[in-house]
Amino acid sequence: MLKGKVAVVSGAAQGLGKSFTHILLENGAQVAMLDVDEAGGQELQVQLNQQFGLERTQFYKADVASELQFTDVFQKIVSKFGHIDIFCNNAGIVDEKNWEKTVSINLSGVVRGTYLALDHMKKQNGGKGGIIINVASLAGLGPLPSAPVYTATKFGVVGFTRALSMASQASGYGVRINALCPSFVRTSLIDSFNQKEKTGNFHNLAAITQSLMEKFPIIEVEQVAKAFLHLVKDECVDGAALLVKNTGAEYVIFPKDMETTPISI
Ligand SMILES: NC(=O)C1=CN([C@@H]2O[C@H](COP(=O)(O)OP(=O)(O)OC[C@H]3O[C@@H](n4cnc5c(N)ncnc54)[C@H](O)[C@@H]3O)[C@@H](O)[C@H]2O)C=CC1
Ligand SMILES: CCCCCC(=O)/C=C/[C@H]1[C@H](O)CC(=O)[C@@H]1CCCCCCC(=O)O
Repeated sequence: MLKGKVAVVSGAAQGLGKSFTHILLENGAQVAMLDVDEAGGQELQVQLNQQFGLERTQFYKADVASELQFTDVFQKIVSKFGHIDIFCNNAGIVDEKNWEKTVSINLSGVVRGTYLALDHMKKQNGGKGGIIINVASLAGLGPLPSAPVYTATKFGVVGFTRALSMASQASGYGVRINALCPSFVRTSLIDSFNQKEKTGNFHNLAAITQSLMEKFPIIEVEQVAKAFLHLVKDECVDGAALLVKNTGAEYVIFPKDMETTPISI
């Protein structure tokens, strides 16, 4: 049970963020939902208040790409709930045309959110410790050819999470940091892979993406939410990447030594 725990989920108005919010509420936590979609977020808050009771959920409008907005909303959340135990950097987009926006949201937004949460949670600052979960992707473990920038941001999230987890352990912060790496999930995001305005130069590769979706069949948000909950609850897991596919969830074993082929120079 997560009774007494306070969670923050970015990109919570729909898709995976909505399902993470739901499973956290079902397990007793209070959840601050953050999203740029004000109408969707407000509507979801009304619905969740009816289902779980008032004061369990609060929606905040903020763009994770904006230092000002994210910091401001973070302070508001701490003022309302008193503390934060669980922080999920979930907001993300696919936009290969406007690739700088993709980097700002998918990678800079994750770094920003993680540092805000870490500063608040770490024991050195009087915090109680906690857990940060960064939503990466299977595309953070292997390249998705139709979305090179999306792939880069997700590799970045996995690398950032692993390095920061080691830094947190070495510094005694008491904060666990893990990455969640789902394969294709049935949300509106995967429609982006078919849209020319999102895939830009790589629209011609839509058929490759389609065949990859056959190789990695689309899974449902509820399955990813169960894996998410596992990461929240398992206090032994730190610095991990949890892959979620149609066949189940598995921790990635990263090689200790890189495999290389020598060349003569
Ligand atoms: N759907 C999929 O196949 C997979 C998704 N993911 C990742 O999961 C995360 C969630 O994606 P989905 O739920 O599928 O997408 P979605 O498009 O259904 O939901 C994303 C949510 O993030 C919000 N958002 C977008 N930009 C934002 C910003 N700048 N600030 C705050 N909120 C913002 C949107 O308004 C939306 O509510 C993303 O990081 C995505 O890369 C990872 C693997 C697979
Ligand atoms: C140790 C397990 C690593 C598994 C990595 C893997 O299987 C990667 C596969 C990619 C392959 O290189 C070609 C692909 O397209 C795979 C990535 C598929 C990305 C799904 C992205 C879903 C999303 O974020 O929307």
